[in-house]
Amino acid sequence: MGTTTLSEAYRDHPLHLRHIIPLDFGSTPTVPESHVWPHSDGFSSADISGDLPVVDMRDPDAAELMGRACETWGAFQLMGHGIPMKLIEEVELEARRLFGLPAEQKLKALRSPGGATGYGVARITPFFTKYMWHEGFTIMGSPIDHARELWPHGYQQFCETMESYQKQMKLLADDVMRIMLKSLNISEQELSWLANKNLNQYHTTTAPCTALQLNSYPSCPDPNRAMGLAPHTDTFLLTVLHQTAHIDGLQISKEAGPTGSTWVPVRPANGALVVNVGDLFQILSNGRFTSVVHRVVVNQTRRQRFSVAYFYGPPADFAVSPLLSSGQQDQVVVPRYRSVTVKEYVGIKAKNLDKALSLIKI
Ligand SMILES: C=C1C[C@]23C[C@H]1CC[C@H]2[C@@]12CCC[C@@](C)(C(=O)O1)[C@H]2[C@@H]3C(=O)O
Ligand SMILES: O=C(O)CCC(=O)C(=O)O
Ligand SMILES: [Fe+2]
Repeated sequence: MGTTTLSEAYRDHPLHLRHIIPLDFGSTPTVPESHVWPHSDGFSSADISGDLPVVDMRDPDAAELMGRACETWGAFQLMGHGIPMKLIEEVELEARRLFGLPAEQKLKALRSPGGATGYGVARITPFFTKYMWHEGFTIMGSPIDHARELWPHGYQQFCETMESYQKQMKLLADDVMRIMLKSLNISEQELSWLANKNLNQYHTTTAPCTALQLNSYPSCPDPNRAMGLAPHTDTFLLTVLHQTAHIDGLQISKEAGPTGSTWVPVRPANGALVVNVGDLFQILSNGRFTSVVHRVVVNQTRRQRFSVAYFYGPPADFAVSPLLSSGQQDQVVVPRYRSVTVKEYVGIKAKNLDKALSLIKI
């Protein structure tokens, strides 16, 4: 059994600096050609065709509701999650403080070409010809090294806040995961790293892959021509997302019959966190849950938007394969995906982006 960490999984897929360094948005009065997206992308006008389901974790029917939402939307708004509002606000405040630093200060914490953590543009950037109106900061575990580069003296508050948020997110993601498995009638025993909840947290071999991503979408002089975050699916099992109150931007793609798909806005709902199904859950559920395609359009308010995404997946060496529900045990169920380790899938995704899932289809 290996001892791969998520950072190591990304180390094998280095990026060019031009695909890491963000624009200095603060000193850019117009949208440069490099950041102008073709208008056919139609990002400023979203169709509204129903709202993303809201699920309260305390609801006795939570499993059924989550299951249905994950099948039809690949996402839902989560209420009753128990994360203190104060902690969420503190995280957003720290993100605001970070992205508010002068560009040259932020560059001190730049992600290295083979690195996974620190300041930089989204990892999906090389797959698009235009750049996004976005800057990010990726954290895996303790952010202390990069935080020190940003604030040689005042890094402590940032670190404490991010560590405490990650701890709470891990417990939450763990619980949501169990409820989602329950809705599929899959026994938790199938997933070894979930089984021994308290034993494994200090062993990297069995520790889940997690990451915290702070996103900033700076105020844009011409919101109709820029793209916040290009369409993508999240790689891991599930993502728990907080977005700045009152500022729209996130949209999810929804099948709309034979006419194709439509973009549905996911408005920030008071106290709710958005849960997205990721690629690995699509595999695990043998395609019953859909890894949701989503994007962020630049809002028209010209106010800077922030979001905080927590990515949760199995340990890097864990082999993910379609699981049978207890009711299917004596049926013939054809697996639609071959088995892949998390590390292997991260590599396939890094090279192929949206083609990754179809490449492991049987
Ligand atoms: C743990 C993760 C999850 C990552 C990669 C790595 C660190 C940063 C995450 C994001 C955040 C922004 C969108 C995304 C698509 C991206 O470009 O970087 C995400 C990606 C993924 O879900 O694949
Ligand atoms: O900013 C958002 O609302 C979405 C961010 C996102 O999709 C991501 O970090 O993967
Ligand atoms: Fe995402």
